[in-house]
Amino acid sequence: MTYETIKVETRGGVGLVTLDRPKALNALNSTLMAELLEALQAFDRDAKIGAVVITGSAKAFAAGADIKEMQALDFVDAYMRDFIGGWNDVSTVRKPMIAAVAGYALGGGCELAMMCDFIIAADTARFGQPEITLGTIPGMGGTQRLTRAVGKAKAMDLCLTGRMMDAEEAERAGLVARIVPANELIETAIKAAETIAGFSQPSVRMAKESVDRAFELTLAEGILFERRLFHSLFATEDQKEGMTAFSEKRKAQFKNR
Ligand SMILES: CC(C)(O)CC(=O)SCCNC(=O)CCNC(=O)[C@H](O)C(C)(C)COP(=O)(O)OP(=O)(O)OC[C@H]1O[C@@H](n2cnc3c(N)ncnc32)[C@H](O)[C@@H]1OP(=O)(O)O
Repeated sequence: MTYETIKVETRGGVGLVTLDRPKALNALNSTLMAELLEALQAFDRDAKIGAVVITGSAKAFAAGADIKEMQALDFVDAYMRDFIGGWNDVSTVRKPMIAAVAGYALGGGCELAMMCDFIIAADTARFGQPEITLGTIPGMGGTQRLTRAVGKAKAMDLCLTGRMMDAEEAERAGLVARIVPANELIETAIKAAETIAGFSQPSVRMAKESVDRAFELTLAEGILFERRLFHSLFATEDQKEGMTAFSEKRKAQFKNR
């Protein structure tokens, strides 16, 4: 499959999507988002793929939604066709997704990175929600996911002033899982994805589902949800294999069963 605005590759059990609209700093337009969703959903269906990495260029992961595509939109049109509503489907991908971010991750770019399960940032990364400077607000989950990631004070600061934060500030704030030198970004993200892809896939899925529930449920409900998933994994062959391999001091051979 060839795409106009993204590049799609596989590296062993890892799916790699590279956003590729360099002239517009990977601004997210409807073509790019449709292609990205198609590629992610294909990886989600592919049993050989255990995890996915989304990345951009050295200059920009993505500089936001395409302002030129949006500027003439009116309210009725945006509302009636639920403009960008479908873009949230990125967050419904069941396999783990890592955002490998170098350069600008602004507006929708920051929001796309936050739809992934975690972010590995190059030391060149800059995050922000500058929509306020355009006379609007984040529309792809920025006010919600950013607030959950970094807390109210910093989310308000970023959304109300439109300022950018660098990779170190983003890591300190809890938005970013790790920072690496820019020239090691892709390999580090792929290595992390390979590690995930090498584990038992039912337990990987359940770990992701359980962490995600922490944002939706009360603590008591979340702990019960986690424990029930934990109980269910005793029904898998991979749990027997994992614990037997530990006792026998060898590497587990998971079959995803
Ligand atoms: C999803 C929602 C609902 O939350 C909404 C949004 O995401 S709104 C968009 C939020 N993003 C921004 O406001 C960032 C806009 N871009 C910039 O501020 C700057 O481009 C920069 C600081 C990221 C980089 O600046 P610089 O190095 O000076 O490069 P430029 O010359 O500005 O840009 C190069 C080229 O890319 C085009 N570009 C950049 N960002 C966008 C964008 N978001 N949409 C459309 N096009 C974008 C820019 O116009 C330049 O192209 P040309 O005009 O030279 O053809």
